[in-house]
Amino acid sequence: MAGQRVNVNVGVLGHIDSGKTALARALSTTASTAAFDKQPQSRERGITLDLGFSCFSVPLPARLRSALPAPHLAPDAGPEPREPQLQFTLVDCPGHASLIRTIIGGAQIIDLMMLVIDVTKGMQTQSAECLVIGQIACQKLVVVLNKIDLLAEGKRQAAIDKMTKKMQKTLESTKFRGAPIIPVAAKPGGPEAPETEAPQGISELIELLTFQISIPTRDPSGSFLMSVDHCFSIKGQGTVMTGTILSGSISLGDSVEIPALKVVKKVKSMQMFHMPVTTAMQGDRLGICVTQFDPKLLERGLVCAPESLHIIHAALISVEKIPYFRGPLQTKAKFHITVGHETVMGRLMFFSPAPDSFDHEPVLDAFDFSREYLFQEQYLCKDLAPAATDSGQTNEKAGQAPDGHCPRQQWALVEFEKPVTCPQLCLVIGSRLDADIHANMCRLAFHGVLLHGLQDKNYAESLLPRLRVYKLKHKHGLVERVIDDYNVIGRSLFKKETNIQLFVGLKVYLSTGELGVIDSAFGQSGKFKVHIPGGLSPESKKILMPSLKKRSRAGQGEVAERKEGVEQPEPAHHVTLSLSFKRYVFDTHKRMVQSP
Ligand SMILES: Nc1nc2c(ncn2[C@@H]2O[C@H](COP(=O)(O)OP(=O)(O)OP(=O)(O)O)[C@@H](O)[C@H]2O)c(=O)[nH]1
Ligand SMILES: [Mg+2]
Repeated sequence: MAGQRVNVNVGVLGHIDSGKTALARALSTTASTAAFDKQPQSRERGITLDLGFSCFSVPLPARLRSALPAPHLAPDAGPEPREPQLQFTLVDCPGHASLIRTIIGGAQIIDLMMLVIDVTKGMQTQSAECLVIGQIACQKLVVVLNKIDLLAEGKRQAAIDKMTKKMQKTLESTKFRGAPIIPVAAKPGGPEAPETEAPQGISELIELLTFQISIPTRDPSGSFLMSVDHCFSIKGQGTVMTGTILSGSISLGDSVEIPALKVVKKVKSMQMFHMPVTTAMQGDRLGICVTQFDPKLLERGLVCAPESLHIIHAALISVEKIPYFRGPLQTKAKFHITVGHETVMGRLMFFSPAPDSFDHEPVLDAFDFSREYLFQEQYLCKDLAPAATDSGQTNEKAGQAPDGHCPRQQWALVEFEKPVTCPQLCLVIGSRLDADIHANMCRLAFHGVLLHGLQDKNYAESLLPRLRVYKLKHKHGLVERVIDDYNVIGRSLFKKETNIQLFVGLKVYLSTGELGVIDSAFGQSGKFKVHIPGGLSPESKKILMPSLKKRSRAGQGEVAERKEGVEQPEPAHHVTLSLSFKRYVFDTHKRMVQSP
């Protein structure tokens, strides 16, 4: 196995200025082309503006060697054959709140997340957001308490212990409960300190990372897809695109497509950290060289196997609310939607399973068009923000699940303001990036999986009618009088101007139990005739007849009755009519459908 190595990607995430870049620098031996704030703007502002990549290697631990199937090992074309290596590619993410799109992109290509915390500050707003992103996109976490040199020497250990306990408590309610927490000083003395000042705790951190990492399942099958983060030209060679392979594999001579530009190019040469390679696969960090391609056309984006990605205008996604997000997720609301590696505005429509399938097992790899779904004004959840529950009666409208029972899966239709290019089943994150970044609140609202992309621009006509999302409508009226044993006149169910003709043939239930069918309009004031195929029961007639007599005896009609409330018939004497039907949201004919 001499001369082979395996790559893992480790993200460096955290609040601005926590020392992520300093940590990546301290950890790295080999800097890749885009590490350490190389951009001139980045240097000027002293903040990281883009993902930075760098790497370091350690001998591959024995426990990983045995677990490693042969295809995971990329040949090492270095001059001297060495022990098999474990290569850590560090993905240094920006910390500034405005760059969260980039952070989300970075989080999706990593196998482990290092959350860098400034030990003198503790959890800050973006540390919390990174923790949320980590829970959605990453499997493993290591918390790094940085800048321990700033703690007074005599109290250093006590302060580290205190912050460690605090962080343990924070992690308690996350999927990273019990994750390791380690103190370091990536750049002791801060920016002015001489380069000779040695970082502290770095070898312990490398040891911890090596112990913590497990080799993620890499799958060379599937379509080739790579997230490109930098593109530049090399004189006499061509254009190099560097990035991380998200799925599939690639070999020299293969064709790749840049879907955003609809260009196909042949792979002329490939490199992994300055070493030429002939093949690479999922998880690898790679530079691909192609010819006759202007690097200015692509700064960041996806490269894929020809014709494997599609442009979509809308999508059906599975949705899960992020509990830290305050406020409801409302139908018709707009969110920033990160789909795969792109972020665009999108408008949402939420829907749940039909009530009888609330307990169905969630399905996260397909959307079932054969099922019926219930429209929701907003995402249903148990933990409702108080503002939304002022009125108990409008619970369902306000997003509270009926009797607190939540479906196990909910969905949304997202309509993008601009088409996006993405693979099937990619991660979707919805956020409110326009929220005040100083407001100390979580801007990430929900996450999910893209289950079905709508490629047709005219999806509203071509595809949506297949989406059987319905609203359940209920209307209530009263029996006004009996015509005969099989027919009654109803009122107060429709407005005067309603076209009752549309409702003819629909079933209504009398509160006395009989089934009726709307037969025709009656007069001009929204009254209607109801036919009762089974006839009125004797009890119903008893209820209906005296109350009607009483009414006609009043002589002066309803006006008189209303004035003298006491004389109104007992509510028990009212026989109500109830009409329920489904209306499918995307049915162009607006049909009203009743269950048989
Ligand atoms: N005293 C001290 N200062 C540090 C340490 N690590 C980083 N710094 C300083 O903290 C500041 C921020 O460091 P960076 O590494 O740029 O922080 P960052 O998290 O990458 O910042 P962004 O990428 O802009 O979010 C710089 O002035 C560093 O010199 C440390 O261990 N001790
Ligand atoms: Mg930085």
